Amino acid sequence: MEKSSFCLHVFADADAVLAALADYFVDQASQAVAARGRFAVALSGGSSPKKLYELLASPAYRERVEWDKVYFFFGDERNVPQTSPDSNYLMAKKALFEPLGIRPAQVFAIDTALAPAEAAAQYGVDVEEFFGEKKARFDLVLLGLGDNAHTASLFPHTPVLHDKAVGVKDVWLPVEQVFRITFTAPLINQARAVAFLVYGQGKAEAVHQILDLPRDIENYPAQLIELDGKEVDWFLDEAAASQLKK
Ligand SMILES: O=C1O[C@H](COP(=O)(O)O)[C@@H](O)[C@H](O)[C@H]1O
Repeated sequence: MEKSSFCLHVFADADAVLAALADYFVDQASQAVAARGRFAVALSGGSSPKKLYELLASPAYRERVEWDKVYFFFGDERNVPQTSPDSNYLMAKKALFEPLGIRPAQVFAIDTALAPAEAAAQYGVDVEEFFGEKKARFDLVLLGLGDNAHTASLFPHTPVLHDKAVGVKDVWLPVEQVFRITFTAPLINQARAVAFLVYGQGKAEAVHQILDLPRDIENYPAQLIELDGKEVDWFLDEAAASQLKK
């Protein structure tokens, strides 16, 4: 299969990027529900997506998605209790699930009460069981980009970058001295759609490294993300896009 490249969606500021990505989310959800009766999305964490989730839960968007047909997973998680302010699950719960009254059965959180390797293995089973006989293809994987060019929890110089298995892995980050849990790149790459949300000047160098420089996944792990026969969508503000080659 032919590997695709990327499609840039660049907007003046963060608010415009968020509105465009929220509209994209609505479109992806309605296409998936029309085709398969449900929408399976993997969320990202960190600071950037919180505003997106709040926007999706706002009056302008809440009627535009059949929320009872949406199933939420997490592309990565910090190895912290689900009550920790660092938990990606807690952030999404507060910004999205609670305001929209999402049923617990629609939310698949990573069980961080388990040891990291066990939590990753269990989440891999949760993903497999959700898709059953079918290939584990998320309708949409939302991703962010760290200023060190990581995405999900695919960090520079970590063994998971070379993992060829479709699944979920624990990752030890030696600099931070913490574990995380992450989708592998092959699991992300078999999604039907992948969208990066990146805004702010602080991300400009990483965006340039990923999209302009030759492949070097050890240093720029987000370069691992590519879809078969389809473009990866990048939603950027002008600041984040400012170092891209013209
Ligand atoms: O650690 C994480 O960071 C990245 C980027 O997050 P941001 O705060 O810089 O927007 C995110 O994609 C990932 O899910 C998260 O765990």
